[in-house]
Amino acid sequence: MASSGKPVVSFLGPIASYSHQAVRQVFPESSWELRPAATIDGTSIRKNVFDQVQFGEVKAGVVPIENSTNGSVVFTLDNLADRNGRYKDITVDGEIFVDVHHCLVGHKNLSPLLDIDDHGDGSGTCTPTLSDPRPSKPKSKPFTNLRHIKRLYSHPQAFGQCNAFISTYLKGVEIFDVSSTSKAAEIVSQDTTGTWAAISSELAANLMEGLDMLAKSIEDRDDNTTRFLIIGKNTPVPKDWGLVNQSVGKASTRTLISFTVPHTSPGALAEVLGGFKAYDLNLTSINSRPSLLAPFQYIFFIEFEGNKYDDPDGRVNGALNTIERVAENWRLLGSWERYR
Ligand SMILES: O=C(O)C(=O)C[C@]1(C(=O)O)C=C[C@@H](O)C=C1
Repeated sequence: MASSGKPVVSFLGPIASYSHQAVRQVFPESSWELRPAATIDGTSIRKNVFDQVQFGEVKAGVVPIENSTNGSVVFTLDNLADRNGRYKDITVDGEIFVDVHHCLVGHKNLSPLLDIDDHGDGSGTCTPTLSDPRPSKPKSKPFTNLRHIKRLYSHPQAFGQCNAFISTYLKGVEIFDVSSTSKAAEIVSQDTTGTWAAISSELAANLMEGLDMLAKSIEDRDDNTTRFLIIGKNTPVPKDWGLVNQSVGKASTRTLISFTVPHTSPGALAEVLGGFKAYDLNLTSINSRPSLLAPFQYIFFIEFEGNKYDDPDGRVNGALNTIERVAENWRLLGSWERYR
């Protein structure tokens, strides 16, 4: 509880990160305090959203889980995997979707020697790399010449969502991973060389003093979307008011579990999956992270349609009983309503 008396929800800061935008979509500031945290990973004790929720400093937290272009957010999966039992009380209580449109921000090139029409490499073609042998063409062009840019700051997820733009217009620029896109904008706003740029939201770009907009909509795909999880301790969360007010999407439900299977028992993983088929439950995602107990052993995550606590025909509990029988360890991370 904050001094304001309102419950606190924390998110990856500084303000104007996409996580902040996710929080604002669902948690009204009239009844919640929205508090930025430094990281979502385990490197910064008590400044991380998971720690703050587990140790009761905040009532809820919002963390990115996956992006439609670049896939899973491994920091969040690693915290949900909870290898050391640090986050034993944390549950997933809801989800939020945010349309992600990135900007390139920095300082305009003031050198008169450079041709204003020459955007970056001048050819408008992207360089094939090992990780992206057939890069797609970028959707947008920079507003100005980018030849002066020497450093590019952002969150690693954002780099992975802007491959075509980076490989076309920012070839050879040194990449710096930082804790969030808004942190990147903050760092670049303090640059005195004029040669640094950041990938961030438009909100962050407008909020930080002295930044020029160098390009907009630089993400590879128009439908670039990040899904966030609301974490708590079975915390009742506000509904996704934006969507509910527009009467979009009837509520459906999701459940997320994590589990390990005995490594030496052939067919154990198939048997867990078979439980979902037997009870006619639709799986919506499967992920894994190394268990770190032995090389190439994994903690699995399965998300599926259905709610453990609202299960009139017993299908969800039937499948969970199969897991109870077959898995070595398992954990119900949460069941929640979704509006989409
Ligand atoms: O850096 C931010 O602004 C965040 O909120 C983190 C994050 C992520 O980890 O996926 C969220 C949305 C975007 O996909 C890029 C970065």
